[in-house]
Amino acid sequence: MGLLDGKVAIITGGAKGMGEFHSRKLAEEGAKVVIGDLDAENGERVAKEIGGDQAVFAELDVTDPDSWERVVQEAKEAFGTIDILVNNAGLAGAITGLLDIEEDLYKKIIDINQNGIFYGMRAVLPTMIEKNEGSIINISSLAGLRHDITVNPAYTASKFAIRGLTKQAAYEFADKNIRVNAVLPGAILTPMAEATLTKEQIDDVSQNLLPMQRFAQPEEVSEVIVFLASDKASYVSGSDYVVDGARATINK
Ligand SMILES: NC(=O)C1=CN([C@@H]2O[C@H](COP(=O)(O)OP(=O)(O)OC[C@H]3O[C@@H](n4cnc5c(N)ncnc54)[C@H](O)[C@@H]3O)[C@@H](O)[C@H]2O)C=CC1
Ligand SMILES: CC(=O)C(C)=O
Repeated sequence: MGLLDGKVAIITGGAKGMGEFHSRKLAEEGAKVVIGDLDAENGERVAKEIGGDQAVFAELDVTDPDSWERVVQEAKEAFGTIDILVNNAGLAGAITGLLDIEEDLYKKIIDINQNGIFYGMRAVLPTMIEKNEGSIINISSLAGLRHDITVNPAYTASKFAIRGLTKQAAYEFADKNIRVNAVLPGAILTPMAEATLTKEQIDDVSQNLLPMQRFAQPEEVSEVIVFLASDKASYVSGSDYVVDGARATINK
């Protein structure tokens, strides 16, 4: 018996990084998973490795409402319904200050990280409202809780906004038995972290900023996603789940 037997989940950004691990872990717990991502090559690979009857890849651009409609349709055709949405796709961009960030990059990060979650919730909510059940998990960041020196202003703004959108949706749909929570990871070793920081910076951050003196492995976040997606979290909604190895206890 898995914690998610009989449930159907869409995981955005599921082709690599944390999303890949969330997809694998949700499937391990019995969910049928729809891996939504721009990256078809890795998405198809992950779906194939999970196994044809339990996972499908669906090409998704989270910034495009039409793309969302197609993915919702594909999920229903493949598995009949949608119970869980993990809004995980994100873009970090280089570390810059307020005066340095290119306006186009600022808008792109907001579009993917913040607007993508808005479009995603709007796409799946009608199905969840109809069945009077659902769990939505929006991936924010420790950078959505307080300033973080390893990111840029667009990333910070988008990750704060995700927590606001989460609380709005949690309140609005609580009486429809739809739970909406935010997860705020700290430093997690994924392609995003490796694209933003050099090996030396990763070592330096580990030693000087992280109380556990290490980045987390993506699976350590997946465990929290499984809990929030499952019926074990039946009274948990509108919350921020910080998964940061105690980093937020210090202000640096
Ligand atoms: N790695 C870290 O230390 C932390 C990451 N996060 C958040 O966790 C989430 C996952 O991060 P990582 O796995 O590190 O990132 P990643 O860069 O390793 O993977 C992101 C995935 O999202 C996909 N994606 C990007 N834009 C997309 C779009 N428009 N439509 C569909 N898919 C798109 C990419 O193709 C990729 O598969 C992100 O929201 C990120 O902001 C939060 C805190 C810390
Ligand atoms: C990339 C990211 O979200 C952090 C906090 O490092």
